[in-house]
Amino acid sequence: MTEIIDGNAVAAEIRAGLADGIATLADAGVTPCLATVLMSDDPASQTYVSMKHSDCEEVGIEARDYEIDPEAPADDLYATIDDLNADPSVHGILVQMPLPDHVDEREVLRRIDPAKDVDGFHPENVGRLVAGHPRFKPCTPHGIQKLLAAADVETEGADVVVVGRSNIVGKPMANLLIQKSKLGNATVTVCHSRTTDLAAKTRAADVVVAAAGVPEMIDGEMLSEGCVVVDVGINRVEADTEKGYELVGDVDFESAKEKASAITPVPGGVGPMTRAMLLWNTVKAAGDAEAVDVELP
Ligand SMILES: Nc1nc2c(c(=O)[nH]1)N[C@@H](CN(C=O)c1ccc(C(=O)N[C@@H](CCC(=O)O)C(=O)O)cc1)CN2
Repeated sequence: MTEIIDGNAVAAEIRAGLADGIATLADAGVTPCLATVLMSDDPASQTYVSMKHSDCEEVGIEARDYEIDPEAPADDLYATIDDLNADPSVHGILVQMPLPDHVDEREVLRRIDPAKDVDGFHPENVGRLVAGHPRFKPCTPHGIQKLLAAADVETEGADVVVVGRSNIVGKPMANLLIQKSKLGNATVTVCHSRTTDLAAKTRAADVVVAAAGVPEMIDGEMLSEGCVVVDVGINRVEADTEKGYELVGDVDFESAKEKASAITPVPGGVGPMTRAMLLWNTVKAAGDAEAVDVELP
């Protein structure tokens, strides 16, 4: 029987587990505060930001919403980041990706105060992660580690294939999985668009993390019997539904389910965990900034 790993349930546990830390902060007179900055009219990005605000409200994190016209000069975004960096009541800053083409993403990430960089994308935080002493783990790969742990998937000694080399998922995922830690100690292969014979690599894996951004590119034929499949893709494909689209992952769920011992669905798998770990990082950022020792789940 294939286990369907329920990301909504694990994310709800993480949110509940943050209550103690948030109460400790409240005792010290601190309300954790996350500022989100959206410079896009992409409906998916708008949905994600609005879900992040609802999550914050649920757990008692203050969320501030900054929206910048996608046609505005990049300087408008930089000025907003500078203001948020300087505001001591803001503990976490999240600039929703992707950004418009005329904005230099690297400059944006460099500009965010690394102590408020709850995405973990600032070069200083990337360096700390690679060196094995992360401050903020990027939300999606951190969420995947928590999902695997919740499903009792042992990464120690496992052969993991990560398909995709993005800065948001693929690279930090590989780095976290090779670390000497309870949720690491794996042997990792990172595959990408220039990988030869991808199917041979995925078939040799105990765990496949699909994060290529290509709808249903991994199917059952590419997997070995009993492997674990983590589907990071959240692709909107046109469909005859009320919304005009449906969400599909990077994995062909039906055929993959026939082979896998455990698999994450889309929606309801990795996505909710990305949001839960953003809350986690925000509570950590508030604790660090206010010198309050918070317990994290
Ligand atoms: N600054 C950042 N930008 C982006 C990140 C990120 O971690 N930081 N990751 C992705 C998108 N992302 C977060 O922003 C994200 C994607 C999906 C979900 C989610 O909850 N998905 C739901 C379905 C939602 C829907 O109905 O469309 C699910 O999978 O169940 C949360 C966050 C790119 N940008």
